Amino acid sequence: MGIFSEAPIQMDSDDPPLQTSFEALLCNTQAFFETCTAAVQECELPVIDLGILSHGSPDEVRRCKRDIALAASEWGFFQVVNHRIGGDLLSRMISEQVKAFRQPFDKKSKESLSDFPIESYRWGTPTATSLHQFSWSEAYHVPLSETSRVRDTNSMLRTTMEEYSRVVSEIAWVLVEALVEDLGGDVSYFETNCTSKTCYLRLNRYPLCPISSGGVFGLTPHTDSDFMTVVYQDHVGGLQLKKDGRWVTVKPNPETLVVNIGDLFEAWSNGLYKSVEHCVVANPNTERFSIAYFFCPSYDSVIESCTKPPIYRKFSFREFREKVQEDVRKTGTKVGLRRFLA
Ligand SMILES: O=C(O)CCC(=O)C(=O)O
Ligand SMILES: [Fe+2]
Repeated sequence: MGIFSEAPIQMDSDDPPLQTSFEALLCNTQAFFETCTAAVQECELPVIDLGILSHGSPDEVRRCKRDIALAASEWGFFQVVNHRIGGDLLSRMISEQVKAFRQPFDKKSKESLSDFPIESYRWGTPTATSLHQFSWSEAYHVPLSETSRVRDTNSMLRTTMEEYSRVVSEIAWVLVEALVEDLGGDVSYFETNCTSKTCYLRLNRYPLCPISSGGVFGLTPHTDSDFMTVVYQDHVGGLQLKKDGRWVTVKPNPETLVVNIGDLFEAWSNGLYKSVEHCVVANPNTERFSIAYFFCPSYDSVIESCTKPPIYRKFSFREFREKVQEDVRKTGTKVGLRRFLA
């Protein structure tokens, strides 16, 4: 039997040529299907009720903040409920996102989406040298400093992205403050270095993947190069994270947002909050959408551990990104924080 589904699946002309790239990498890749199909358990992430932070008693608020810090150190991942992003805003954002992807591939890859930088549109993994490094997905990775430059012709996309980012950033701030406070740190460092213009919004689309054996990544295992990521995922599922050395799958719940700690918070907290490896597994039956908000500092910001002795030496965000990009270019793989051990 071939590796592609026997019933020919009509790949959309809007889809990037993922299958062609996949086939080109197939001959370089040994033992791909043997290593990627292990059964994975489903997990329920810790749940944080954000409503408590605004309406709870002082005791409840204290306990909720402690729970956030515990989840960040034990899991590196948690989900939030009562997050105040209205269903209406979410459905408008998703509908604009779907429209942005429902365009001919040629247009998406050759013309910028309104006025976003042309390199905002990404698909597959251009640096992959084997299938283990290949992501079956497409994305718009937009610096939020750029949203206000979007042309009027697509103003619904611009205004919706701005509105969505504003609300998600408020959520991110509440969580960052709780995490900083629990460590006895100084939130003014974040206020100085992280602004609405230093963050990113990534619209992800995972087209259905007709590889009959499964085991293909929608997004390969990685940690995020930011302080914190807030993800909205639809009902399809496929997000997995590493817990105690094993991959577990996150049960999708469109009512919640999934939050994860990034590399910079791990360094800043001196290893207390964990930047955990995660990935998305491609789906053979249906496409999947998600939206990731990356809470980042400006490039010149210096990240330094808030306690001593530090596990990681201090570094600028620019230096961190350049090292990550250099490693990915040379080897196809991010090394990340291990490059910055003290
Ligand atoms: O699509 C998802 O659920 C996760 C996305 C993600 O990990 C990322 O964009 O860094
Ligand atoms: Fe991620």
